[in-house]
Amino acid sequence: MTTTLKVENLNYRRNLKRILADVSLSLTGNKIVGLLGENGAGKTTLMRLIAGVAKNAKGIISVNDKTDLATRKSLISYSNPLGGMATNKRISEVKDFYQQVYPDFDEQKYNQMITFLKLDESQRLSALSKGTREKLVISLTLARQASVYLLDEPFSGIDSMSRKKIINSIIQWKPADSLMVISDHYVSEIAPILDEIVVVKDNTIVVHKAADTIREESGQSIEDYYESLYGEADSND
Ligand SMILES: Nc1ncnc2c1ncn2[C@@H]1O[C@H](COP(=O)(O)OP(=O)(O)OP(=O)(O)O)[C@@H](O)[C@H]1O
Repeated sequence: MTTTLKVENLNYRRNLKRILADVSLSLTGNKIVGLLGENGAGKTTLMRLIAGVAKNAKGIISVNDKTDLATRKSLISYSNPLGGMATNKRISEVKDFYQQVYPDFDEQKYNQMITFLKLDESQRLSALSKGTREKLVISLTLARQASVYLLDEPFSGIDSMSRKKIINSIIQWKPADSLMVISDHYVSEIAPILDEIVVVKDNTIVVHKAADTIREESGQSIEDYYESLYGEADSND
């Protein structure tokens, strides 16, 4: 089944501050989508709302036309940063927890990923470096056989060699027909695997285009095009 993720007129405030305003987005098919935007633009908030981790927004969020939270959560694998996990837990125990909670958890795939990423299952969370922790989050998130993957800055603490290795492998790990949304500040590194680009700016989505369309229409790389969105704004100030 072709996956469809729809966000319709999403509005979200926290402590009287407007964080997302009239956000609408429709993503369909077997794609990898880059969610770009400067610090504080609202990328994490948008992913948390779609994943159902953050609540109380106005608007409609649906996956395959299903809007109820339980169904959405069962269809979406979100790179939750393990905040609720006790730090004395070993990687193997975190894996056990995921396996119990998510019926779609594929242990074989998880094992392949932790071998590829050289994770030691006996290590406790408290002993993990930032990058190793992120590798664990990527493994846990992609081990689920979900319809939608939301990866929020998955590579920020990971060394550049491992980052390239992961980015080059992500297409193999992504199940056919699933949608993957990746937010990242290393635009040039992820650009080669992106099918579409979504840019969040000034509390809303200002661009949603196919990566190839951007390259053809603007004659620019994705990174240069993205940076030009900010350059133009500055010159208008
Ligand atoms: N709990 C909160 N209470 C109040 N404001 C919040 C809260 N969480 C986020 N914000 C604000 O919402 C805005 C969007 O934050 P968000 O973390 O979604 O941005 P982001 O695009 O993911 O940024 P980054 O690239 O730095 O991760 C920011 O201005 C932030 O200060």
